[in-house]
Amino acid sequence: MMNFAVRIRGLRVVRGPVTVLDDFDLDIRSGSLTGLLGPSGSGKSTLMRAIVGVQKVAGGTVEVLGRAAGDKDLRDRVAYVTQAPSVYADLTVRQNLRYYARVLGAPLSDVDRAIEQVDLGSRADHLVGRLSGGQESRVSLATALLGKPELLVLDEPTVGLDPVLRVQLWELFHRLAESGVTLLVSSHVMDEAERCERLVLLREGALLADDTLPDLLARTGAADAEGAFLELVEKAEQEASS
Ligand SMILES: Nc1ncnc2c1ncn2[C@@H]1O[C@H](COP(=O)(O)OP(=O)(O)OP(=O)(O)O)[C@@H](O)[C@H]1O
Repeated sequence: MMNFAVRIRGLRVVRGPVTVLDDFDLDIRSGSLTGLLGPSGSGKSTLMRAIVGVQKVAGGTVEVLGRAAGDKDLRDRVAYVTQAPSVYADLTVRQNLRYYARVLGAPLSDVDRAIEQVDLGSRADHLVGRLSGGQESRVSLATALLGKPELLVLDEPTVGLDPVLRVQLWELFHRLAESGVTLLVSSHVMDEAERCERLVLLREGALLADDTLPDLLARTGAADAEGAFLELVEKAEQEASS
């Protein structure tokens, strides 16, 4: 039997005057690395917020690790990293992580492991306020690696990183998935899609595709993820106007 870390049925989210998601369904297999892709404003962050249980929803169900999204039992089983770094500028990298480890009840021995995983060993005792933007966002990511989260929800974790670091982080995501962690990683950079096992493509809150890259390419006849996305957008527009 296939296990799903996330099961969404009929989700509806309204933010201000905008219906961001409507009658939205999605399943995410346990231990998979899923890329959530789509243009700016397509609803990626809103979907992630609904999964981690911080988004007010107007309808439908979001089940995470067998519980309702946001259930208190999920507090240390689900980790969420937003686009805005959520660490203290006036503490060092290590002090931030020790603080979060205490809050999460994670062992302090996790701190150095998480710092190494995001390649910040040489900056461990530097104040976060003096780091570059990419380094600061990696401190935020390291907080999500404390403890043993079963689901990692990462909103654009590779923005502002150089190509070498991006590759290293994707390797880390793959290792985590191989160890059984489920990862949902958003990006609006299509070439990052090629690194995911499964691609969820969003456009204006609608699910354009939920497929592996080879299946997506076969289905659209496109040469890469970007071409496939454009192909699907065109098809959706033709269907809408016919
Ligand atoms: N706080 C808010 N109040 C009202 N509308 C909002 C709010 N946040 C987002 N929206 C709207 O919801 C829609 C989806 O936004 P969302 O942030 O989920 O998109 P996204 O795909 O994550 O975009 P990006 O890649 O730019 O982060 C957009 O139309 C946006 O204008």
